[in-house]
Amino acid sequence: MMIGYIVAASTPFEFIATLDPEKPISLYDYVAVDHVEYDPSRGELINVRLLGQIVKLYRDPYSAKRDLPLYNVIRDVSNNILEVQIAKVKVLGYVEGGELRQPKHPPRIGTSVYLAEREDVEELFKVEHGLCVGRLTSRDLEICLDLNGIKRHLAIIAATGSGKTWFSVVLIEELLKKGAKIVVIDPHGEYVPIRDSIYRLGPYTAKVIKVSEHHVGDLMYKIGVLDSDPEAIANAAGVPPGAKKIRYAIYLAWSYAKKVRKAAGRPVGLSFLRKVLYTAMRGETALNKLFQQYKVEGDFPMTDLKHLASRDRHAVFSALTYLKRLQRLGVFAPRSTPLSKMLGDITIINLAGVNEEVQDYVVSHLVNRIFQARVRHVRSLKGFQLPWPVVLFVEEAHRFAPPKTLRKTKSYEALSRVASEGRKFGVYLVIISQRPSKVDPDIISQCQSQVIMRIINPKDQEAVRESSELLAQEFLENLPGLDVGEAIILGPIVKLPVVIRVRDRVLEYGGSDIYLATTWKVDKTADASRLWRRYFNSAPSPSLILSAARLKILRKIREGGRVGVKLLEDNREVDVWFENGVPVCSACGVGKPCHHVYKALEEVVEVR
Ligand SMILES: Nc1ncnc2c1ncn2[C@@H]1O[C@H](COP(=O)(O)OP(=O)(O)OP(=O)(O)O)[C@@H](O)[C@H]1O
Repeated sequence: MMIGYIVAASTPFEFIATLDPEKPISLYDYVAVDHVEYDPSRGELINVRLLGQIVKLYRDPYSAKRDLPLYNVIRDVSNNILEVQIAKVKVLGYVEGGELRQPKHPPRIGTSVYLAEREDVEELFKVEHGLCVGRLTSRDLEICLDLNGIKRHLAIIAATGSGKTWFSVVLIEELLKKGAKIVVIDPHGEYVPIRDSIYRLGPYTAKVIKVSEHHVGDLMYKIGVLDSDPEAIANAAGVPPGAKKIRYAIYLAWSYAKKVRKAAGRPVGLSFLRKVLYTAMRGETALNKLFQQYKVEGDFPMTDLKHLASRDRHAVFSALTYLKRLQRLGVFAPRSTPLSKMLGDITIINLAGVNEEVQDYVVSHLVNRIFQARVRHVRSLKGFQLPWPVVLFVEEAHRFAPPKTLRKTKSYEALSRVASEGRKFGVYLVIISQRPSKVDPDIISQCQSQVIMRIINPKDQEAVRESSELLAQEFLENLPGLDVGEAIILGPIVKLPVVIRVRDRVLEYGGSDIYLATTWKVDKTADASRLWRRYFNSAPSPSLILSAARLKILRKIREGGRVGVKLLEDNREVDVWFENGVPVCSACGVGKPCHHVYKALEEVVEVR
């Protein structure tokens, strides 16, 4: 379809076109122009079809355009004499021999501009092993990302509530379908519901590893006390950086424990460290007795511990208290949890419930172990090897990899090593953050592919601009105008910068917005009970209401004229339909007063 003409500023990279104001043309849509290009290999001029993308689109009053070249052409296009539609078009290139080539000559002024054919656009984005994450915003065409682009790391950046987690979950689905092994660093436990909905995607294994005993998880993440260092233990316990004597006490107890392990050959945990400090508090005789029990070589650290306990009992006592608190968390143990036990097709590290120091420590410990296990595999070294590459999703990356100048974290070291060397060893990063300006610029710039969603904060826009050479100024200007769920994708993961609407997901996650209208309508019980009575002529029993509370509502469903509710009970879905005054439960049958029906009634009660 012909939509206009090139009218100004034509270069091999971009041009200005006037488009028919009657035609509903979308920003980011693709256009084509006929063009003559010199082919040096053939030594002749060839006719090609040049493709471009509309990166800026606006309307002006016709009268304001008298100074534009080709005023008459504009008049031709603008049947509606009152206004003109002007587009800035970025030249993408022409396809020759299956490859996209850049023109060396500007297309001619006055050339007709067409809306690109569907096949031309499809050709632009054709990939093998595609990760199909959404459709173009400008037309109904599925867009698949190049799986191999993941090798050069990816950053997902967006203001809060713009759809980062949604996109990440869609990407996880696509990667799982390709057989990827995924580890998600999840500071708030947002990804935990993936485990219970994974069956919808296929026979994949999902494991949740928790760090706090009070949170959801299949297994606790444990760090061997002697696999870490005393400074890290003190940090994790919350000892203030300036509390030198308390830190020294922990250091001495840890050093002694290390010697004991060497001498006795058995693992020791925090209890042992506490035992050493407690004995030191009881006095020299008790300490001597302990030392005799475990015969270790050399005077260090016994003599130092004796001195400290006699001079600074208070420091030793405080160290004991800190270690007791740390022990309650349950993260430090005699032995680290083996990687082999933790990893499934997707492993979610649920960091909810512990302070930032512990989170930082766990992340650095885990990332280092994954990286080392891959190095061992690639180089055939001794020790635990990971036989397959891993994609590491890091949510809230600004917590773990802030700029070095701002704050030092342990996980920064681990992540920056993966960013620079991960590609060689098959550990690929997906960095997710709503504050790109608070993520170390070196790490962000190592993420050669980027998914950028709505960003409003100018500082963050600037950080995105600095880290992404590929992001054209026009795209940058349009960032605040993106809708929730829309994303600009650039880098090796996609042949050309593209703007998509992210597709629906199958897996659940826990960060969905809270719908205040429903959430504040806290007491649905009364309304649901009223409806229940109408169906069954009696009140619902408390045990039935409790059983219903365990069920999860997936969504309302409609079919023909009837309404229903899809529920999740453990791992199975149950549908409840309401028709002809009778509830029908797919699990319990027609007209049965079951807890599924009660839960469904709670959902269908109208908000008043
Ligand atoms: N592709 C999409 N299609 C439909 N709705 C979407 C899409 N992406 C996001 N949303 C809506 O936006 C809400 C917020 O999305 P999401 O939880 O992914 O945001 P976020 O950027 O991760 O926010 P936060 O930083 O607070 O975690 C979702 O609950 C959903 O309602």
